[in-house]
Amino acid sequence: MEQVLKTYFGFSQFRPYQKEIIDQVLNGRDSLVVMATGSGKSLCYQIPPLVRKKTAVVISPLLALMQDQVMSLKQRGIKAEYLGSTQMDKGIYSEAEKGTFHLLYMTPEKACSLPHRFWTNLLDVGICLLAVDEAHCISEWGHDFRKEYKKLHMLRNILPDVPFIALTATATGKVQRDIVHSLQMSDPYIAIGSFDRQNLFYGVKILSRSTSFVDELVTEVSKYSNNGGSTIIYCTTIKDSEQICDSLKDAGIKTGIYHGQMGAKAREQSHKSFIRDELQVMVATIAFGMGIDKPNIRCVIHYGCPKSLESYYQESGRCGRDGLASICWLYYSRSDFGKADFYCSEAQSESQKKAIIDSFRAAEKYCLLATCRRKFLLQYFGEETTNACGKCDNCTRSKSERDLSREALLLLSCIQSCGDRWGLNMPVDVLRGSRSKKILDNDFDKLSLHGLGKGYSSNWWKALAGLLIAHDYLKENTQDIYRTVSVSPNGKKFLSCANSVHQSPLVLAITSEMIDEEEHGGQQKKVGDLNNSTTLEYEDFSEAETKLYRMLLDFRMKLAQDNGTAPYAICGDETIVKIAKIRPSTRARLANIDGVNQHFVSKYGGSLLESICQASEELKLPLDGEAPVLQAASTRKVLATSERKLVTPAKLNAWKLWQNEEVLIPQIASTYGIKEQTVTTYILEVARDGHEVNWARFCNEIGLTSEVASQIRFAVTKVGRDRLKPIKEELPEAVSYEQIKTLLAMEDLNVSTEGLGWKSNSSDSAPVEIDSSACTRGDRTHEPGSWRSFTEKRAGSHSETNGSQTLTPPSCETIAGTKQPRNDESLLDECPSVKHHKANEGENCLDGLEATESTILEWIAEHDGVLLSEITDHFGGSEREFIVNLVGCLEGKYVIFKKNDMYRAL
Ligand SMILES: Nc1ncnc2c1ncn2[C@@H]1O[C@H](COP(=O)(O)OP(=O)(O)OP(=O)(O)O)[C@@H](O)[C@H]1O
Repeated sequence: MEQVLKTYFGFSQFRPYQKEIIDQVLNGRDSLVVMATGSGKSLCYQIPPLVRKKTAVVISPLLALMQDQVMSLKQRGIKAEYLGSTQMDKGIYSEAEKGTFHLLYMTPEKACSLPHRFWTNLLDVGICLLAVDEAHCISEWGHDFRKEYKKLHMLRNILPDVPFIALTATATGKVQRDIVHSLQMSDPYIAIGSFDRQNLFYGVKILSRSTSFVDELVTEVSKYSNNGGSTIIYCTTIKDSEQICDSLKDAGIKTGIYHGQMGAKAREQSHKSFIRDELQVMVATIAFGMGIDKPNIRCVIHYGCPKSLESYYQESGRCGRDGLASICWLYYSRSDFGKADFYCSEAQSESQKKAIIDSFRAAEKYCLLATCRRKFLLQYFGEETTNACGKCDNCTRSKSERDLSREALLLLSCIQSCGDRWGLNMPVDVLRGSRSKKILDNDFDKLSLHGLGKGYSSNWWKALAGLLIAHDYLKENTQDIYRTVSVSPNGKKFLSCANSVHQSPLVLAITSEMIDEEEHGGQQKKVGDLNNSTTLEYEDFSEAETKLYRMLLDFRMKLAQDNGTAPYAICGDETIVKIAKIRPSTRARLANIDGVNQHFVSKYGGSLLESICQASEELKLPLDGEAPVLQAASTRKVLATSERKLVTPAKLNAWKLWQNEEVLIPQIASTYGIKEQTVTTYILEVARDGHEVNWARFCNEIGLTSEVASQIRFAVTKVGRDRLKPIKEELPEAVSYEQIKTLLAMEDLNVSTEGLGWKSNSSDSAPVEIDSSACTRGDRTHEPGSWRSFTEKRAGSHSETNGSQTLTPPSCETIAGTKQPRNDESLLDECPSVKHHKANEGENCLDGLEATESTILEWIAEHDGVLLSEITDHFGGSEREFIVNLVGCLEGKYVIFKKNDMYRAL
């Protein structure tokens, strides 16, 4: 079995459950497999026919899906075909009944309409398995009921001794029983895996239908498409999908569209282009359906709340099927939640209507959640987890907990005063001081609470209500599609304990929606906020490796085009990542890489090795790098991601700006709209993850001197280092948490204090010594190649790094916060010590106009574009070269920009 796995699929190990299930199938036992999307269910029916050398018939709901699977299997050297209306080769039918194919795909309609003779012929030559994929379609309780699936039991009589295997990613207990019953399975082997897709990051955002939202989408989508990954954007209406598609196309993104009103041909073309990587994004309604089998979808975005949590799980599950880190965003607006009525129109019975409403409400809850999203999803599917995942927006966002007792008191009292019988809109409108007819008619404008909640938006109040429902202070009463809220017994207790001078605190973690409403008035946040804690595999690459990776993607694309197939069918992205890392020099080494199968080696090995060899030489990369690790791909990837879970792209970006581009912490903080302390923490976390940090510069910037360090060490000897608060309490007020965290991190990382210029570890109060060479500037030699322009841009930076431990203030002037004139000599004079610099503050002001970062910036901001010559003329009190450097520095920090030779402030 392992041999077959490696030969045809290139994998060295089975994933959890696969081997056991295959064993059962080979023993002739019926099986029911309920495992997460992308967990590797297909292999459970693809391996047995290769072992037995007989045919497995696979029932699959969609022709397009079958075509994709057949295409991939053929690329692995497996004999596979499908029967269906789009099959052009009429000879396939007779080949099929002769048992020519290992895998024969067909729809349930086709299976039930084939003549008896076909099956008996196949039985004679050898059929070893009947697989029913997407088996939840059998059940009316499933979210995609298809009545043709119900007729499949007919095949039982025709194929009495052939084992059946039913596979699905979403089946509640009820659905599972339905499947077993309907397929007349006797004593089936039941394998129920975890629903947890550990490589997926889940996040939810509030939708704003503004142009900045499109900009945000463009940025998000480009992150993946630049590295060969693609994105699906699911819209709830055709109109939305058309608008989004047009906007993305306008932004230059290769975008396709797929919805139910398109003709079959147009849909097929769109689907084909997407799986062949000719499109970077597919904007679709849910018609872009079940079982999209493209492994390298890196991001699935839902534009609007989905109709059920099951469909959300399925649709979002289409990303990251190859096990690489991928992202699922859901954008919702509160108006989405009023669509229950619309979805109910599909219901054929009262119980179905209830099922639809329940699962729509579950999707709504998912949107409004303030706690771990993965935990909620898993619990919904009956899987208990104890811990929060650390890989969803709620887990990674720094928790904003606060005492909401006053607000809760207002809302609960208002709901009670309104008679506990309205939906949320009424009490919220009362609190916000509305004078609508309904409010006046009910005399609610006379309530003392009327207008007391104007300070928050109505969405904020509704989000608070969601929290109070989740914490059992409010009760939601549902009747049909209508919902009212009332104060629960717990809420009543809370109210009765409160009086005008005292109320018990009610500390709750506020939701992202509340944060958004507070910070942006409900406006969509900027692109920078879209960061998440998923580290994409190729983010680990060096610059040269990234080039090689992209070259390999192009190479695969060309092979796919030449062979009329999709790039992923040639080999998966995860395999390309490994090839770029390992750079094999021989066929044997190539074959040893997980994911490389025999067919691939013999067909493309020669030309691939030649290209790797040539490119590696050009890029100065050694061949036969890292040895491949022979363990299950899924386990390895999950580990790789979770091990680095703290180092999110946001953290890395902050670190890069600070470490490589020498942007100051306050500027990074204002760029990302986060606190300076958060930036410091980010840099420390990245340092702990093994990245280089210029400690001397860092200590200088946060004011960690040898004196402060000694004080911290002394405090640690008294109270230990387990908790920061006791340490802080031992220290003078001026010593910050950041300084404490930094010293502890440095100690943990064994950073030597020698290169910091600290005189000693004793409690001397020596100021930070600055290597004067750190302040030289001007005649910087440019690096060759592509980053020349970058260094040119930064030529004005005052700092030169003489190794990672050299103290290099990014700008002496900024450190001291002074507006003194600068020339090379004065700067050199002033730099050796911050203290010295401060002592001289204000003394050196000359009469002429002197250039400093702030005076230049102020002056540029006053004008609608100035030439460099105008700047140098204006600031006659400073040397030209110095001014040029400062301007370059400001430009490098993105506070000014140059267009048509004119500088303008951003
Ligand atoms: N043992 C394995 N080692 C490495 N990769 C594997 C292994 N088994 C399957 N895969 C890969 O995992 C990915 C998902 O597999 P598969 O398509 O079978 O998932 P699935 O469970 O059928 O998902 P869905 O329910 O969405 O159809 C594929 O790219 C497949 O090649």
